[in-house]
Amino acid sequence: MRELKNYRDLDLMSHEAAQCIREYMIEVLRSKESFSLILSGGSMLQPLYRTLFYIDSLPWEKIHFFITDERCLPNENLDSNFKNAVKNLLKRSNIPLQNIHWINTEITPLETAAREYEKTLFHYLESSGDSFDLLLLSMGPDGHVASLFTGFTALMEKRKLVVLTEKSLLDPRVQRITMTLKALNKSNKVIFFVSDENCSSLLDEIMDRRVEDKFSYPAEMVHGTHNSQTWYILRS
Ligand SMILES: O=C1O[C@H](COP(=O)(O)O)[C@@H](O)[C@H](O)[C@H]1O
Repeated sequence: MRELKNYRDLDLMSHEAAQCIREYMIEVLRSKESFSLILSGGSMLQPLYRTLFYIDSLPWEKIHFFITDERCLPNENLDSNFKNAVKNLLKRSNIPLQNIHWINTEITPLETAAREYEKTLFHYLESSGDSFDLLLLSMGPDGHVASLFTGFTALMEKRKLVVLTEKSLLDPRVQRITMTLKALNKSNKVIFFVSDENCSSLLDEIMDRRVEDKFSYPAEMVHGTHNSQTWYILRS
């Protein structure tokens, strides 16, 4: 199932998505002690992170944050997905440091960095009924999500939760460490936050696809545990 929400204004789209996330968190936290939120990188989600940052009524100390993927650059690099998430959201003072789970790309070899993050995910999943609560995704102009690109072996991975990829064909053209489809699809709710600016025909193609059709893009392969996606789309 795919739910579509179209907007002409990024502020409004960020505000409404943030409110929807807040309500969902409060509902989930009625029946459990912690909430897991997986953050993607890229430019599109940053306004949503900035909007969430200002919601004081969120139960910040109960939220566990994870990163979908990381570019293998020094941790302080401006293109680091984690660094941007810190700048716009995770710098809030009432988030306990032990609730922030990130990918340390300064660990060598990089395969070990990927394995360390996979262990972190395993550990959390063991105590959370084998699922994450919410996954926030953006989509690249080629239909990639996290660092899962069409044609790359990472997209085909069936067993591991985290893998090291070959160098990306999009900037920054470095290796990435990414959650796999297996890991992303353990999410109970999947929200896409995208703009049609660089990918309007791709978006139309995806939106026109019927459920029984064959999927072509990584973005279409993330359906979560309930086989549904909610798309917030900024229309130009
Ligand atoms: O490279 C990446 O790209 C996607 C999409 O980013 P956007 O800039 O087009 O919004 C992002 O979600 C992913 O985490 C990142 O590593």
